[in-house]
Amino acid sequence: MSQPRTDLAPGRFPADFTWGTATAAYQIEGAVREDGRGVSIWDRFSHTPGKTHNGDTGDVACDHYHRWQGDIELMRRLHVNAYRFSIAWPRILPEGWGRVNPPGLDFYDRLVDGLLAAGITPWVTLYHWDLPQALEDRGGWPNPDTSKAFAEYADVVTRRLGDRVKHWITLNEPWVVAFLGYFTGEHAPGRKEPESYLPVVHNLLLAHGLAVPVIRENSRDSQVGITLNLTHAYPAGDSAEDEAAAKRLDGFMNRWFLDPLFTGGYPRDMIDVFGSWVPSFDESDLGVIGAPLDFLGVNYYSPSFVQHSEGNPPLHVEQVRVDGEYTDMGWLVYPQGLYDLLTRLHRDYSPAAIVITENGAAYPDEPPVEGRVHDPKRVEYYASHLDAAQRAIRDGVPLRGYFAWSLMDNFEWAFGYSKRFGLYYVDYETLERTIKDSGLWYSRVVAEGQLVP
Ligand SMILES: OC[C@@H]1[C@@H](O)[C@H](O)[C@@H](O)c2[nH]c(CCc3ccccc3)c[n+]21
Repeated sequence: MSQPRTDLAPGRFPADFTWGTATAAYQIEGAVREDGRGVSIWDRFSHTPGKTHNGDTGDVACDHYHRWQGDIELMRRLHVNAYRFSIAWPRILPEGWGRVNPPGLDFYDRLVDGLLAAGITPWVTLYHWDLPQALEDRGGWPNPDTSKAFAEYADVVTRRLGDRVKHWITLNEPWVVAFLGYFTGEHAPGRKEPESYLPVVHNLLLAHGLAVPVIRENSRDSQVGITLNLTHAYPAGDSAEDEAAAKRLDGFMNRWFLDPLFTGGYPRDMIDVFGSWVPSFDESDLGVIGAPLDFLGVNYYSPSFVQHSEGNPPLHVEQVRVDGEYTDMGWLVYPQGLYDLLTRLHRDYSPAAIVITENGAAYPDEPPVEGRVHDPKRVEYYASHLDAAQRAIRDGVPLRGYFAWSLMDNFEWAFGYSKRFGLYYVDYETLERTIKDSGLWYSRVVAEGQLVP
């Protein structure tokens, strides 16, 4: 059981803390038709008129595919000791399964060696939303065959990289993949099939569980985890009704994933709320899904304040906009939500370790002037959330690392290039990267292992 770290002075982090930045393949790589890469659902979706802001696509993005060596230099300037990135499944298996594309594996092989040579530990996300279109054409995540295809993909990648990559994240945010991809249709593949939502969640969790033993077999002594977007739910008022609404939102966003992963089954109260939507499945699936993990990856940006609603079945929950600062995404800045989330996870699920795999903020940054980008609100966002994380460590949460989202401005999914999250500013005309004040500040925090003014 993790012990309180009262030895840590305020603002100081453990000496062995993992400090990183994070990105994802489709958001930064570009080169979408290079070296045998297959089509992904995000290629198809972003090229579909009306789906993304301004019709933006990831065709070029930050051209990281050709600029990866310079981008490693950007990381070195930040003094980070880790870098979280995702592998594009369509580069490895252009049809999603079967035929392997060697140049795709070679790219990540070079990237991993470059990171290691720079003293930066690679943390690899196997799936960050870019499903091969060929698998979507065969049903996509509603089809349980996709779960098996994911395990095969994990086998190909970890056989090649498993000797040097020792930190693996199977999936990034199954809730987003399922709810935005198959319920609301805001994300690829853009399907609006409410009845597909829970089967997709189940098949994603099954894909995760099938991949864990494969990764452990091919990458000995590695740390394996999953990344969830967890939304701490607060009742907007102090009525029993609002308390119950917050519990239902917590069940929908958080416990529907945490329970099968850490406690052996889906939450009973939510099975009753979801009713006939809950898919039938073999009980043996739960044993696969519940494969022990070395860490839980947490993406935190903002909490939710909710009240009871007579409408919005079956959750009967309504989000409430509270006073406060909001980012360019319209997300409330609320660092206490990170502290409350971390302490709750430690109390209710006691994962072996927790890693913040994403935290950051979008603000409408101005282009560089004399080589500088002043982003004081982003500095304040990071400072206040790192303070919350440090308080959680002091109070005994086994928080082992933190990855700032993101290394550089990039393709922000349906928002295209209109939202900037980077520690580096990207000029999309020239693709020049310029460090922002937040990047300069973060590099000092990492170098000193503590918060700095
Ligand atoms: O929106 C910023 C980042 C994305 O760029 C990452 O790819 C993705 O992992 C990620 N997740 C979240 C929080 C969950 C969320 C995602 C998309 C839309 C709404 C909420 C924020 N972000």
